[in-house]
Amino acid sequence: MATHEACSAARVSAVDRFGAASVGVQRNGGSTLRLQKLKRLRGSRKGVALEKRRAQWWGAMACGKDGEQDPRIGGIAASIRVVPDFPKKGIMFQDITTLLLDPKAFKNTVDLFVERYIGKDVSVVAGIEARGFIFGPPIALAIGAKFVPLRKPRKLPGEVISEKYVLEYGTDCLEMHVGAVQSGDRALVVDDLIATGGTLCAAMNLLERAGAEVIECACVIELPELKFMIIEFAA
Ligand SMILES: O=P(O)(O)OC[C@H]1O[C@H](OP(=O)(O)OP(=O)(O)O)[C@H](O)[C@@H]1O
Ligand SMILES: Nc1ncnc2[nH]cnc12
Repeated sequence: MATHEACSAARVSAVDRFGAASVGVQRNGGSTLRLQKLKRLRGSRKGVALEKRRAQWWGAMACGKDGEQDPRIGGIAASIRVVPDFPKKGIMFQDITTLLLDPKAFKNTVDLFVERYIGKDVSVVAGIEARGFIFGPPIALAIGAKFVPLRKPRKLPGEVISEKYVLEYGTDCLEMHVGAVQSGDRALVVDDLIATGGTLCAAMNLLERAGAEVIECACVIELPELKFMIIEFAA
């Protein structure tokens, strides 16, 4: 199992290696669903100023040719409840259970991802426990990919590989069954939310260690105010 330090370095290198993308509701006071691409970080990981690293990230609105935002986005954003001070003081918890109570918003969310990934030769959708297990399977079924659960420690019965990572409110670890993913698999990582990006990077590391190529990471919600945290780990 990776140490905390090794894990931080590994996840930075994972972001370094490819442009992870999320389609998400941006939760910085606005409610735009956007396509966010975490651009390849160029140059040395050490000694690069925080602002320079931040400038290397870019976001593109999930919009049509005419620049219009997808009309489904507002409804999806409105269906997500924000709970202050959960699970501890200072955290604005993005609660997707209210999205799940709204069949139209839930379907629109899945459809947006399916429209993006259908025909892209994705062979595996890897869902992150717990909320990636809600959005991942319907996307996998619709695009004809296998679904692989990335689970919290000691939940999987078979032989596993593990990656530790740092959270907004603690540390955690993801595990994947050995053999679930093969060399040559083209993987999409699915979760509900990206905050620091630590969870996604741990997922990417697991998949890449198993020989898969991670095509993109798809999340419903983006917390841009926390993005800098991963850059701090990178410095
Ligand atoms: O970008 P990050 O800072 O890594 O945070 C994002 C992760 O945090 C949440 O899960 P959480 O760890 O709370 O687990 P849960 O879904 O099992 O409650 C969320 O569902 C993401 O998986
Ligand atoms: N603010 C937040 N809301 C919901 N899930 C989270 N995971 C990490 N930060 C979160």
